[in-house]
Amino acid sequence: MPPQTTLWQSLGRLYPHIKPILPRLFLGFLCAIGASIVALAIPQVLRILVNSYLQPGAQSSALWWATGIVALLGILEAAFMALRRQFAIAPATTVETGLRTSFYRHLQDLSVAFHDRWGSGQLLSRAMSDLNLIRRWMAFGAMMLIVTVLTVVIGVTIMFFTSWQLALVFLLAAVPIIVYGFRFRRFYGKVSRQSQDQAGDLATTVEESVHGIRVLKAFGRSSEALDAFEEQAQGLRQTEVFKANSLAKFSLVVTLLPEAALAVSLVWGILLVNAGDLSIGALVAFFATAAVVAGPVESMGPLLSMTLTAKTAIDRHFEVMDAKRTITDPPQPRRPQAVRGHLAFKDVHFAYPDAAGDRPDVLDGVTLELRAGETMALVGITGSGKSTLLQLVPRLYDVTGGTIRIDGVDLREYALEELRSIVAVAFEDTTLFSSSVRDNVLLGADPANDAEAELLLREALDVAQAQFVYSLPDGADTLIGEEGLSLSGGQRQRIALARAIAAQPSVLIMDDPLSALDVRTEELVEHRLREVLAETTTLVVAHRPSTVSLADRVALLEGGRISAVGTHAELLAGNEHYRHVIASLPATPQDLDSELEPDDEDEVVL
Ligand SMILES: Nc1ncnc2c1ncn2[C@@H]1O[C@H](COP(=O)(O)OP(=O)(O)OP(=O)(O)O)[C@@H](O)[C@H]1O
Repeated sequence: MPPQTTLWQSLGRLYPHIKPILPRLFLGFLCAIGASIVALAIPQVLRILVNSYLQPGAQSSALWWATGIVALLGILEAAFMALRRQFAIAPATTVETGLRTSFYRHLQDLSVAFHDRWGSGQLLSRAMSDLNLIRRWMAFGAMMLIVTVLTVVIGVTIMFFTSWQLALVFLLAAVPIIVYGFRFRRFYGKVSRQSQDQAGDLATTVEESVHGIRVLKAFGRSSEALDAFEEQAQGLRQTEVFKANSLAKFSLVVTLLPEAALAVSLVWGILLVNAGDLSIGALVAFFATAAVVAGPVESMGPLLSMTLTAKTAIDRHFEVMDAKRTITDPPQPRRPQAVRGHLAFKDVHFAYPDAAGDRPDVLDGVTLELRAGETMALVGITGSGKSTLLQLVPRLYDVTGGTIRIDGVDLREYALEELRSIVAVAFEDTTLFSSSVRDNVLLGADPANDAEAELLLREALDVAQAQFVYSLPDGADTLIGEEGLSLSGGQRQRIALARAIAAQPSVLIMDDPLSALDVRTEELVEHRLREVLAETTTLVVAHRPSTVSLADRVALLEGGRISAVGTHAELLAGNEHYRHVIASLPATPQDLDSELEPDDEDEVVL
């Protein structure tokens, strides 16, 4: 349940961001108020015109003067309005871009545990549509709401001075509007929150189904997905219709009551003129002013709703911005001179933040030591916590107990950037970015110049047996689609592996990164890896015997602990559970490539 805030508290949170552009917004506001004052001045010119020109013996030149002044005032009003846009729009977009950038930066800084909890669509809608709403409110809504209120106040004051009796009728009509306005504000805020949250959920659904389009199609579940989407979309539609109806009702009251007041004051005004208590010019000016005030009064409903929607957008934005970074740099990071890569887990405990309190820790006292340069395979039944253990090394999650050290230094004592340059990771589930192969491979590398970058790229692709890259239309510069969808599973894995190698880590963590390769390619990769990364400590989750046999030693994860460590042969001979795990591993690889990738790698389809 998000924290409840008042309108002023929410708007106040935006103040530090608006502060730098306040002078320009103020100039915009002055222009807007100038336009309103000019609009309100036109009826006064009309009053003078009616009272002086429409009198017997009046000079015709007065007509031309008055017409000229009205035309000039009209031009001035238009100029003020154009200037208002000029002053407000550019700075508001600057604030929007600033907010969006800091939002994105914060998302990068937040831990994986945060991202586990939040739907991507909710974050997407906050980053895009909510900030868009805030910008429109800053550049237009906020300013126009103040100008509207001021225009109404000034207009009604002028109407008071023109005829206090007629103005009183208007004020009486305002009382129910104000009462209704307060009720509307509370109610509309809730509906607006509901619709923005529903829009976020809908975005998550679209994102997930686009992402999982192959699964949906393969299982013939597209129409079910469509039905579920339609239901969600209908839910949003109903909320939007409900929202629009309540705004329409509010606008009806806000428009109707002043119109009724106008009708009453028209009759009364004529009676006053007949009685000689009011001049005809004053009556004309009164109604012309009322016509000018009518516009702002009518726009109050939409402006108020815009403000309430912006409040919701601000709340939603700061809900994410207020999420604390749980994995942070230490106050005084350790800067090791040379990293050897000795990796030690000592009594490591870990439980996911959303795990039930009575559930035992996923990792319940893991103790394991990897000598510098050693390759260790991690084996365990499915769900035993192998991936979880791996994710603790680059601090994607922090241990909940115990320590992990590299070269005797607790991971939490390294600066995060330093740690992640020491440790590189290749996951089974490979994410590639919409960019060139080169950029994807060199993502974690830090080459001194172009020549070194080229060398790193070549070597990494070579070790990962990803020479197919050179047969792509633009070689390493070929743009690969979102998540590399246009490549086969095995090709994506090899690029992801090349990325981990190009980072030249001291500690390489691999979560079954070769699962989609055939045995021959896996052997080639392992062989080359041993050559190139002889100095690198490697911890690899193994899901098949071929990977296990290539490791120096194997660690068995059982019941949240390392129950045995030894060579493959030792464990096979002396450990019952190990034999059981190995027997349950597939003897033959998944070999995605043999199905998806042509033998002749020149035939890659992009
Ligand atoms: N993000 C998460 N939030 C909560 N629980 C999780 C999360 N990821 C994994 N788990 C749970 O932690 C346990 C260990 O999962 P993990 O993925 O580490 O196992 P694994 O040994 O790598 O499995 P596999 O061999 O199938 O890949 C499982 O019970 C799983 O349900």
